Parts: sequence; structure tokens; C-alpha cells
Amino acid sequence: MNAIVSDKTLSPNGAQEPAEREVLLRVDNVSLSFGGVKAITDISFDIQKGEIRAIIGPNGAGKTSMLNVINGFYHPQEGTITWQGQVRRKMKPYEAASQGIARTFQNVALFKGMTTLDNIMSGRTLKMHKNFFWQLLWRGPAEREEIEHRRKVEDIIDFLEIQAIRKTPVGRLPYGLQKRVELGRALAMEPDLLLLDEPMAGMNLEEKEDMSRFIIDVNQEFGTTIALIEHDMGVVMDLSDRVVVLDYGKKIADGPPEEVQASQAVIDAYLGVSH
Ligand SMILES: Nc1ncnc2c1ncn2[C@@H]1O[C@H](COP(=O)(O)OP(=O)(O)OP(=O)(O)O)[C@@H](O)[C@H]1O
Repeated sequence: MNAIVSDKTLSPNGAQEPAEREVLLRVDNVSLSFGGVKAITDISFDIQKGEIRAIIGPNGAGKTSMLNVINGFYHPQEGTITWQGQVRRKMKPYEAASQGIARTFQNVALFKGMTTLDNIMSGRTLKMHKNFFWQLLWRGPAEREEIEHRRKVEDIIDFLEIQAIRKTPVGRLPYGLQKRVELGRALAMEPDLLLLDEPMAGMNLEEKEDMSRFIIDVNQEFGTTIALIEHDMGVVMDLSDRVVVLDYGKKIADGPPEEVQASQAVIDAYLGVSH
């Protein structure tokens, strides 16, 4: 993993520091409960445009709940989400997606009987303007649009180096490749913010290195802002510009990877020191 270098600027003293960037999304004082269970308590942090932001923490810390709040799947009882400078109203995941927030899931959520090509094409749905009735009335524009969508999907297939499996039903693919196809489907939405829930889970070292390279390439070549949950600390430290650490639903650290790694509160949380 040491060969992977992310886009970080060097400060005068040679330490790696993320560049100062515009805030894309801000979470302010968000709390979320399920009945008596407090999944998230009064959490605030931001995601800056163009960065790779990691959300880490022990099991049950509230990481997935946080992603679900950001993509509109859960609605917090308290706090606000500010997206591109505007406080966001309560919204459904497809509305968040149409505003430019895409995500992948901890357990791959693809159409297993469909091919790689069709799964990635399904990510274009929100970008399609010409519906079925348009196609019946006037095939020309609908066909042109379809060709354009297919071209975008083929570009993604080339980018992710999955030409060989374009016609394979994804259910037949090894897990690492399914994760790559799922990334492709999220990229097909051309998101401004890409949320990745444990993109390396269940992968071997080689697959992790491949996925790390694709994440860095997506960030650098497309300029996509990325927020990811990851348990592999090597990956987190190599990829991220900044890391927010949750424990028992509370934020316990936030900063550059090397600073967070040295935090006593983080070390205690991972060692399971009691509160
Ligand atoms: N839909 C739900 N209903 C009830 N409780 C929930 C629900 N979703 C999450 N929780 C609870 O909220 C807390 C945070 O869970 P969450 O899945 O967000 O943690 P996590 O940090 O993503 O954990 P992991 O690393 O194990 O995936 C846990 O106590 C969990 O049991």
C-alpha cells in the first residue's frame, strides 16, 4: 500500500497537509436515534470540495448511520445538513442523488442477474431526460440520448478496466469485481460527492490496491469529492486528506491522518478503553 500516493500538498516543514478548499457539505450538530438507541449524538464536521474524507471508528460507532443521513436515507431528529451552501430540507435518497450525491453499500447492492454493462447503465437513470413516451413519439432524440449514455458507460468501463466482464451477469463475478462494478454504477451518476461504505471490505491485498488506485484516480481525474468509511487503517492513512473519527455515536477526533492516528482518544477507542 505504500506505493499509493494521494494528492496532498506539502507544507513548508515537509509534512503533508490538505490544501484549503471550499466546503461542499456541512453537518451541523446532527443527532439521530432509533427508539432508545442513540446512533449519532451532536456531530458536526465538513467535507471540502475535491478532498478524500474518511469516516472511521469501531463497530457500531455510527459511521453507516452518518452516510445514511448524508444521502437522505435517515432523517436526523436534530441538526442540519448544508449542501453547496444551502441548508437542505428533508429529502429522499433519489433527491439527494439527483443533487449529485451517489453512494455504494457495505454489502454490494447490484442487480445480480444483470450484466456489468446494464448495472452501470442503471446508474444513468437519473440523467435520462427522454422517457418511454418520448421514445414512442419521437425516436430520434431518445436514440441520440441513449447513444450518449452508452458512450459515458463505455468510458467508465474502460476507466475501471472491466471490458472483459462487460457482458457477464454480476452475480457470477468474484466479490472484488462486484465492488468495482458498484463503483462504476455510482460513477455513472457523475456525482459531485461519492459516498463509499467500506469499499475494500472482503478484498484481498491485490484487490485493495486496485480499488485504492481507482479511488485516487476518480478523485484526481474527475475531481470527485469522496467520503469513505473504511476499517483498514493502512488504506485510510494512505488515501485520505482528512479523517473524522466516531465512537459510540460521538465525534472524538477530526484532522489529517497522522494527527488522528496519534490521538489518545482514538487509540483508546480502538483498544476498547471503557468510558
Ligand atoms: N435501522 C436501525 N435501527 C435500530 N438501530 C440501528 C439502526 N441502524 C443503526 N442502528 C444502531 O445505531 C448504532 C450505530 O450503527 P451504525 O451501523 O451506524 O454503526 P457503524 O459505525 O457503521 O458500525 P459497523 O462498523 O459495524 O458497520 C448501532 O448501535 C446500531 O445498532
